[in-house]
Amino acid sequence: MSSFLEEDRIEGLPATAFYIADFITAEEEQYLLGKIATAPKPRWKQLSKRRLQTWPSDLTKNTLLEAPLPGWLTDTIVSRLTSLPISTSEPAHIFQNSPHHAPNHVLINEYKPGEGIMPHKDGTAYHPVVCTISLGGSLCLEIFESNEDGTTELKPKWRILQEPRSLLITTDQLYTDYLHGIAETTEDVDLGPSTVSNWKLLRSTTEYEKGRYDRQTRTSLTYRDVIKVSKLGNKFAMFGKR
Ligand SMILES: O=C(O)CCC(=O)C(=O)O
Ligand SMILES: [Fe+2]
Repeated sequence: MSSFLEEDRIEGLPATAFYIADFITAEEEQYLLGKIATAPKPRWKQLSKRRLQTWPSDLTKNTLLEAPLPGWLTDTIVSRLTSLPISTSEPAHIFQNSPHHAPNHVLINEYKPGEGIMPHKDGTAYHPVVCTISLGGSLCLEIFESNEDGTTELKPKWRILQEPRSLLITTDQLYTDYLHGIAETTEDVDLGPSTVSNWKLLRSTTEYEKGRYDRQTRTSLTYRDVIKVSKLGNKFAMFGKR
């Protein structure tokens, strides 16, 4: 891993994205997949094109009910995230200016071949820093521009290929002004140095020599800092009951 995030910045994209191919080890990947697989069944929310787990819980009115993240999601990973300086001129880490100086929320999304997520923005509940760790399989995250009338361009402007065990960090205008999504396809095609923004930063391109690959099940861990956190004592105020 590089000593500074800046060395892993994805060029040619709006500000700002970083891609670290080998953020976790194969052992850590297997450990995390095992923990996700053995989570109690009601933890999963099944949507039509993916399923997800939310840790420590869903947000209510953009607010997180204060609770710690489980150790298996934070151990080594959060300290690794917060010990990476951005650059020599900016020695701060990526969560230094976030309200809690570390992620307090993790979304786990699982995509089988053919599944995906519609282009969207992540909204105002989170500090605009998103750290996504990929497990199991590769896929492309697509970045879309919005038109002046607020509609989204139909074709993605850029693609980021996320390999298993990689970390993708998106922030700044990429968070606030652009949309991201994952195509509902069983294969990603037309892959190469001119069509994949992070091609130079990939661990290996040999798998994509034919310019395509078949999707496998891919699980992502999305670490973010929820801005508003309420203590248990404020629960009634939060739910507007009394
Ligand atoms: O799975 C991913 O990499 C993207 C997930 C995502 O965009 C979201 O849950 O908001
Ligand atoms: Fe998102």
